[in-house]
Amino acid sequence: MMRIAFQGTEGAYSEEASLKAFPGAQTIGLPTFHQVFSAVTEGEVDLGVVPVENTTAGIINQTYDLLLETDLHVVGELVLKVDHCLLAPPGTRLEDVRKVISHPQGLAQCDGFIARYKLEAIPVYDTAGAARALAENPEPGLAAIASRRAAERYGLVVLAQSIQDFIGNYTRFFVLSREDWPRREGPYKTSVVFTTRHRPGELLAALKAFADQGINLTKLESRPRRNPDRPFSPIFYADFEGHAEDPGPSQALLTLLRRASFVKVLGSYPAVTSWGFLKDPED
Ligand SMILES: O=C(O)C(=O)C[C@]1(C(=O)O)C=C[C@@H](O)C=C1
Repeated sequence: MMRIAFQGTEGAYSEEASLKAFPGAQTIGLPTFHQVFSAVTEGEVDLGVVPVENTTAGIINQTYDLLLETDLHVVGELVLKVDHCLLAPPGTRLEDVRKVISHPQGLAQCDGFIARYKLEAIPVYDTAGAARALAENPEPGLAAIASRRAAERYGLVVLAQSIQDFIGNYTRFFVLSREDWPRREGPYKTSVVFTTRHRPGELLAALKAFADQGINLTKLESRPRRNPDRPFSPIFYADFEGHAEDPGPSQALLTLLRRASFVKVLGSYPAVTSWGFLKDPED
């Protein structure tokens, strides 16, 4: 049986994404992203599933930083529609709620709702963990933001549903593996990390390497590099359409390698081509 590690507690969105992509897998919730990355690295599990970005709240910084520090391969991407609910112990009324606990991403994705109801937002380490903690230690006026699945698992009621700021709230996840996977049929995407020299036009030249090959970039993210000698020098994360071994991408990567001061291919993986993929059946 395939073993998949995710960050969080049973009922987390990361677990839901894992099970939709790998039905029947054994999912193992771990408290931190560090532990997920090291469980895959040490061979304690076959795969890790970690969130990378969300359409409402943006990137998950820690995932990006760990991708740089470890040698795992990105072998897949998953997209899950994240539909947040306000959960509370049975008998609670919406107007009684004063404080809300959830994962920082869950809180960020429901910022408008939290402001409208003047709730105090308290971050905890995952959405389902918030639901479980609330069920175990109910407190008057306290609610959690998590999925309907988490409500069912921990015996809470749904006071409000689809409370995220945007209905089109999707989270994208990476599937991490120790070994690269053989290539399959269909369109691919590739994720790379690179840094450029500190000279005018270097980022432009790096991006031109892709443009010259007619390659479509689907993402460009900049993070501060953890370099004590050059604080705030950026490191770039790019995704593009195609497999790193295709003629166009391999030529672009070669050009990038010649110009950039550092290049790392995180992986090539089958692209999720429709945002409907992994949607809830009732949508
Ligand atoms: O807390 C969870 O349920 C998670 O799976 C984590 C996480 C995240 O880190 O982005 C995953 C999906 C949602 O965007 C909210 C939270």
